[in-house]
Amino acid sequence: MTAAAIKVEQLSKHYGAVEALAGIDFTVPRGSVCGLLGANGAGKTTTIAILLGLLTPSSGRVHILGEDFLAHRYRVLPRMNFSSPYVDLPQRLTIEENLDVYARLYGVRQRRQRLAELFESLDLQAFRRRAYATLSAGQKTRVALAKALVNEPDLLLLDEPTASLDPDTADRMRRYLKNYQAATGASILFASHNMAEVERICDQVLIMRAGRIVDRDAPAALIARHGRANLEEVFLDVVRNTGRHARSEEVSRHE
Ligand SMILES: Nc1ncnc2c1ncn2[C@@H]1O[C@H](COP(=O)(O)OP(=O)(O)OP(=O)(O)O)[C@@H](O)[C@H]1O
Repeated sequence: MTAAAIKVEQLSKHYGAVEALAGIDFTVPRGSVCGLLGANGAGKTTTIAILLGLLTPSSGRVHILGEDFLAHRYRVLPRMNFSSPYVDLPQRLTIEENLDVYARLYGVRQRRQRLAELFESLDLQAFRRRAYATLSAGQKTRVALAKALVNEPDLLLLDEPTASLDPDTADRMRRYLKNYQAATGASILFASHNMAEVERICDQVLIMRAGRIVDRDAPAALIARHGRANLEEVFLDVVRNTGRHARSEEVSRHE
């Protein structure tokens, strides 16, 4: 049996007195797209930072692509990549130089060809010789996505990948990601506040509240179970703990 892309068990993280993650469990099957939702401060960025090895959890187990990630992260990091609005690229380098540096770091073969593909598909041709610092927020987001795809990762972790994009560009980036996932069989976990986007491209959704996963399912199943018209309404019910299924799954599970 193929190991899951991500398997997290009893993961907790405290920042001093703040309990950011209270022992969460979840699995992202290989070849699937999983959305991580939650109000501000729910624990999404903390979860992604742990899955990237940027933060050490207080306790718990993490397996990524079949490896014990907390013990052997360097075995899988080359097969992963990410984009996050909290991580900037070197400002003075051009887009081409930036992507070339990352391609070398990941040991990408045929770098020129890979970069040319990314410039073309993410519509970055016009900016390739511009310094990163001179780009608009949305243009930087596209470069961050190109950087995240440079090594053709098996697992992609995306924190708000379309937050600063106009609707047309966001739609094109979503299509690109979905096509990439379908063509390569990669797995994607992404945090987003854009419910329509999550509804459209995710196979599974995890909804967090105050460091816990309080509901999870396929978007259509969540919408049906909550008797709502769309995921945004489900989200509001779940984070406010209102609506038809007000009790969280954590509560029900312990009864
Ligand atoms: N370095 C830190 N020191 C102390 N508390 C922190 C730190 N980083 C995060 N927290 C707290 O941990 C909790 C989870 O934060 P996290 O950034 O993971 O939330 P999030 O779901 O990504 O929120 P957002 O949607 O606002 O990005 C919050 O209560 C936050 O205030």
